[in-house]
Amino acid sequence: MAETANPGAATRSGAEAMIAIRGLTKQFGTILAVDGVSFGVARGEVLGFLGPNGAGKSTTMKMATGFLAPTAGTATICGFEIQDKPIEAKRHIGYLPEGAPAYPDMTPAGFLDFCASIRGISGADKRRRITDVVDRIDLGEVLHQPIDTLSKGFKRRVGLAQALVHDPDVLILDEPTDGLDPNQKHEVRALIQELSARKAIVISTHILEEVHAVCSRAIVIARGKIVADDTPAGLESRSRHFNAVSVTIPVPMHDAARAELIRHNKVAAVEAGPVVNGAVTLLVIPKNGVDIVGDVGGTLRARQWPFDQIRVEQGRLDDVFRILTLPQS
Ligand SMILES: Nc1ncnc2c1ncn2[C@@H]1O[C@H](COP(=O)(O)OP(=O)(O)OP(=O)(O)O)[C@@H](O)[C@H]1O
Repeated sequence: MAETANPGAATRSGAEAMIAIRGLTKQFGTILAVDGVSFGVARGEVLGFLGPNGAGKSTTMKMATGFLAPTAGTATICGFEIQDKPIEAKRHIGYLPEGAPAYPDMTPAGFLDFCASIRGISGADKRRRITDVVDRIDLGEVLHQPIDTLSKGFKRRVGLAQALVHDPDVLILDEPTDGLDPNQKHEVRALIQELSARKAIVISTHILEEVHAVCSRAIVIARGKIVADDTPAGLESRSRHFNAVSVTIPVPMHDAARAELIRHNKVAAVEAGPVVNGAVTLLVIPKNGVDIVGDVGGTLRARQWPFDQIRVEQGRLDDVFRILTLPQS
C-alpha cells in the first residue's frame, strides 16, 4: 500500500506521495547537516532541490535512498519506510549518487549487467533493459572501455544508466547533468522530462536554468532547512526584477525620463545601463512586483519622449536564490 500525502510530506498537487520525507535530520558530530526536512513528491512531478554548497542536498538524498541512516525522521518510498523495509523501498528507487560510479575497473557493459542482476533481472529481460538504457543514454561507443578511463561526462551517463536499468517508479538524481557538455545536458534534461509522466523524480542542481528546463516544483534548502517550496514561476515572482520594465531612451532625455519615472508611486527604483549607440536602457523596478508597463509607456508618451524596446522582465531566479540562501546579517 502506498502512503497517502499528509501535511508532513505534502505534494504540490495534493496527489499521493510516492516519495514522502518527514522531518529528516542528520547530525555529523557538531554539524547539523539536515534539519527537519519534509516534502512529498507525486508521480508526474519533477522536484528541483536547490541550495548552495554544503546546504544538505546530498545528505538528504542519501537518507531518502537508505545510504545513510537519519538522526531523526523518516523517508517512505512507494509506501515502504526506508529504514524498516529497505529491500522493498530500494526496489522502487533509481539513485544517481554524486561523483563517479563505483567499480572503476568494470566496463559499462559489465557494470550494467551486474546492476541488473542484483536487481533480480535476468535472461532476455536483462538484455532488453540494458539495450534500452544504452540507447537512451547513448553509451554504445564506450560500452567496453573501463569506467576509470571514461571522461567525466561518460562516467555520469553510466551512473544514470544504472539508476534507470530496472525502470524504477522513483528517481533520485544528485546533480544529473554535472560534468556534461551542453548537448548532453540538453539530452539528459529531455530524458528526465520524458520519464517524468510515469515517475516521481527529485534532482539536485546548482544550475538555475535547469529548474526552468525540467522542474515542476523547486525546493530551496539552506543550512539544512527548507527556505522555499514553490513552482519555478512562483519563485521568480519573488525576485525584485519580477515585472520590471526595461526601456531604451535616447541619451538627451534619459536623465529627465529617469527622474520622472522614479517619482511614480508604483516605482521602487530606476537603474540606468551603459550608453549604447546614443541610447540608454533604463530598468524600472516596481514596488511589490506590480504591473507597471502601462504606467511606464504612458509617462514617456505624455512627455513625448521617444523610446523603444520596451520589455517586461519575468524575474530572476539567481536573485531569489541569493536572497533566500545568504545568511541574514
Ligand atoms: N560524512 C560526513 N561527515 C561529516 N560532515 C559531513 C559528512 N557529509 C556531509 N557533511 C557535511 O554536511 C553538510 C551538508 O553536506 P552536503 O554534501 O549534504 O551538502 P550539499 O548541499 O550536497 O553540497 P554540494 O552542493 O556542495 O554538493 C556540509 O557541511 C558537509 O561538510
